[in-house]
Amino acid sequence: MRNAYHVEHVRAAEAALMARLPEGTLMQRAAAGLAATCARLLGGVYGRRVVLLVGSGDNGGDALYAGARLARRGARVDAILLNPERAHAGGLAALRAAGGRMTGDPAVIDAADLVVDGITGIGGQGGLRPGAAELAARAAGAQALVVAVDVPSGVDASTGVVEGPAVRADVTVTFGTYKPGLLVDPGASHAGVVELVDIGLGPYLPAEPTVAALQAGDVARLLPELSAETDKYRRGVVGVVAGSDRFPGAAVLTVGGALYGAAGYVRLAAPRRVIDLVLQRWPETVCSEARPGEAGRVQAWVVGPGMGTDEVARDRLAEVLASDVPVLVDADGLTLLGKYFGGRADRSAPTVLTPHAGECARLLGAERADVEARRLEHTRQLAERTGATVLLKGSTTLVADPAGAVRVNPTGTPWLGTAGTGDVLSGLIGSLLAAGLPALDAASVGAYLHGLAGRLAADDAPIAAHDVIDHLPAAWRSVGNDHGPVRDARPCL
Ligand SMILES: NC(=O)C1=CN([C@@H]2O[C@H](COP(=O)(O)OP(=O)(O)OC[C@H]3O[C@@H](n4cnc5c(N)ncnc54)[C@H](O)[C@@H]3O)[C@@H](O)[C@H]2O)[C@@H](O)CC1
Ligand SMILES: [K+]
Repeated sequence: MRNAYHVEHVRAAEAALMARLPEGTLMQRAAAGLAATCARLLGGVYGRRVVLLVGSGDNGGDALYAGARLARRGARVDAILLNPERAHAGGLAALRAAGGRMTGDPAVIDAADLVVDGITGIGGQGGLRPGAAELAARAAGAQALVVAVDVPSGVDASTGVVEGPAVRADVTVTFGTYKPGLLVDPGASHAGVVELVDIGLGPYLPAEPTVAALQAGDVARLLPELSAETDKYRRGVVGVVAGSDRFPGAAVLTVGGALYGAAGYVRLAAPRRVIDLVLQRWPETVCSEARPGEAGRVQAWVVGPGMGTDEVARDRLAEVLASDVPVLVDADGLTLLGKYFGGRADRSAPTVLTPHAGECARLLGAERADVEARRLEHTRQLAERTGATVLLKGSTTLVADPAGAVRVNPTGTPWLGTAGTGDVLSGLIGSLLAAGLPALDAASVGAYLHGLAGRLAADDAPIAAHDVIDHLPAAWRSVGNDHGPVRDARPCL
């Protein structure tokens, strides 16, 4: 698990650790890690040109001490101080002693091999002020690699919100722990590759992170355990209510995602024309024209993709919501939820909602652009308001549960932004719910596998939704299964 903490937790942990260490120890640890990354990126230090952008807080202090280390190894280091009277005194002295120079001339940026962004870190507030913004823009236009210290300046470390100009880094060297703003967009896309330098904060951070990102090993541990005795019934049945005469294809994609999830079989409740189309592609589907409540027992429902928003669809959603099993609501189901059910899911069993930014905005009565700018806040808000686990699709997919846990998905590719991929995701997550995964795990594991399948399918070229389905088995395989291989009870003779 990659854990990220809100700034208030980082500050509290730093204070507790600092109280036990000689003054300046943490900054030296940070600067050593930062300098080591810069040296590695430069492929050698002697004779390289390094420019430090130095704000007046400790973030600038880190940059100055790291610059001093590089200067001692023969780099030519120029520091541009945003506020010369308030720059970190110890860092300045160290840089001077190592032969570094202070300059007021931003033209040094144009000739630099590497720019170190030490303008603001976890103390930054809002978008960069004009002087800092000009330097960031100049760095972005230069050839130099840009390395952000702790957080790209202008990115809110706790939320990933970017209000106004901000640094775009190639690499961010962060200290002690990841910050949510490095994992959640739009901040994440300003951070580049994130490297964590351990400064010893671990024991002082709370057990529950503000935001967590699953890694392959976590997914492997969370996937359902199969044994030789496992049969289709024990693996669970996922019910799908999707498709309509107008949008039959949505059912094909949702069923496809569900078949490659973990459920033992997929039961589709849909109109005849939808069933015929689904059976052509997926003959293994168990289909019924009956209403969902009469279609047979399932362990989880997926409801919504392409089902329409008329009264027949509303009644189907009502039946599914009245069941006592986990339900995933997507697409048209979300529109119906807002229109007829007050946007709430008052159920005893878990509910998962999978909106994109526009659907999330509609359910919250907010603006779409605002949801995209403040993804973390709005995902949390929708989970609180609906009592459901909410997966907000888009760049850096987020999953929040009503109790406050949040996960951010580290896989995915912009190529997944194509029609029908959301239907595949719904089916996949529904299938994981049917196999018994708790809602937060089902949604975040589903997002991880879906994003990975998308990457494997795309390989830097456009894809269609069915390509994602085709690559789901490869995504599962690449994650592995922590419970060991599933062996046949009888030896092959
Ligand atoms: N506290 C600690 O134990 C450690 C802190 N470290 C560093 O210290 C940083 C935090 O230092 P600070 O608390 O001094 O805060 P920062 O240095 O992150 O930022 C505060 C400074 O930025 C200016 N500023 C704020 N918003 C701005 C904006 N929008 N545009 C331009 N300037 C703006 C403020 O006027 C202030 O001078 C961390 O991010 C990390 O880099 C590291 O040295 C590791 C140890
Ligand atoms: K910074």
